Amino acid sequence: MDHGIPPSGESSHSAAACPRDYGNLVWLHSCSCRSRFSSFHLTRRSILTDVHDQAITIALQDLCLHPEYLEPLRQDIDNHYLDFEHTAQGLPLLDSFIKESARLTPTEACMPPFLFVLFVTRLTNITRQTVSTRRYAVESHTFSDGTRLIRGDWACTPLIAINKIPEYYPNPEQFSRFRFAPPEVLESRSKIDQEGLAKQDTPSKLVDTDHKWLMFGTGKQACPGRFYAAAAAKVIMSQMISKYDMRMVDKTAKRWWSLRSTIVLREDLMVAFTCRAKN
Ligand code: HEM
Repeated sequence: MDHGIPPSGESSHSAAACPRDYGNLVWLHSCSCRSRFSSFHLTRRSILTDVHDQAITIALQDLCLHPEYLEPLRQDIDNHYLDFEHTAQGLPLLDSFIKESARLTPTEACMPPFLFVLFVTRLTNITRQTVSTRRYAVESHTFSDGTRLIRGDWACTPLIAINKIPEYYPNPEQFSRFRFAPPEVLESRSKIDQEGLAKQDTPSKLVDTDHKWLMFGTGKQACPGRFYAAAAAKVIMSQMISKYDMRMVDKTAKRWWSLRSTIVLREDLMVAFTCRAKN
C-alpha cells in the first residue's frame, strides 16, 4: 500500500541536493501545477495528522505571501538537504520559517473526538482563540500565584496570546522569517536577508518545548510525534520549494475560519503552483 512514504534504498544524490519525488507531491505535479490547497490534504493516503498537514499548509501559504523568502530557503535546501536526509537534523532557515509561521498561526493540538465533544459542550467561558493542552479539573486546586480552579473547570493554554508576548518574542506581530535561526547561520546570509529581522535572544528549534513555545504541548505529555512531524514537514516543504514557484490566486482571500477555539483552514483557497524550469 502506498502511504506516500519516501522510497527506501536507492537515492538520487547525483541530482545535487534536490529532494526526491514522493507520491503525494507528484500528484500535485500532475494537476497541471494548479491546485486547491485542499488537494494537498491527501491525509487518507498520507501518514500525516490533520494538525500536521494544517501546519504545513499554513507555512506554504505564508511562503506565498512572503515570496522573498523563497530564494534564501532554496539556498538552505541546496546546501543542507543531503545532511538533513541522512540525519533528520538541520535546514535551520526552513526550521525557523515553519516555526515563525506556526507562531503566528498556531493550529489545533491533537484531540480525540470524544474529548472534542466534551470540550465543545463544557467549555463556555473561553475567548475565541486557539487554545491547547486542555486540562479538566477533577478537583479544586489553587496554584502558587493564587489562581484557583474549581472542580469541573477547564484550564487551557492560550497559544496565540503566549506567542505574542513581547518579552518572549520581540516585535511579536512581525512575521520575521528567520528569528529562531542560529546567529552563525544568519551571519552567513547577505545583509538584505538580515534587514529588519526581529531576532530572539537565543536560537531555538521547532521541536523545542518550554514555557514560551507550546505548539507541541509541555511536560511529560508533550507531543512524542513532534520529531517526526518536523522532519516530514521539512521533506514536504523542501519538495515544494525546490520544484515549484507558488502564489496565492487571491492574496486577500480569507485563509481560515474559527470553530470555537480551533483554526480550520478554508478549502476554497486557491494556490497556483508553477513548475520551475530544470537547470
Ligand atoms: C504539527 C504537528 C503536530 C502538532 C502541532 C502536535 C501537537 C500536540 C500537542 C500540543 C500535544 C499535547 C496535547 C496535550 O498535552 O493535551 C500532542 C500530543 C500528542 N501527539 Fe502530537 N502534534 C503533532 C503531530 C503529531 C504526530 C505526527 C504524531 C504521531 C505520529 C503525534 C502524536 C501525539 C501523541 C501520541 C500525543 C499524546 C502524548 C501524551 O498524551 O502523552 N503528534 N501533540
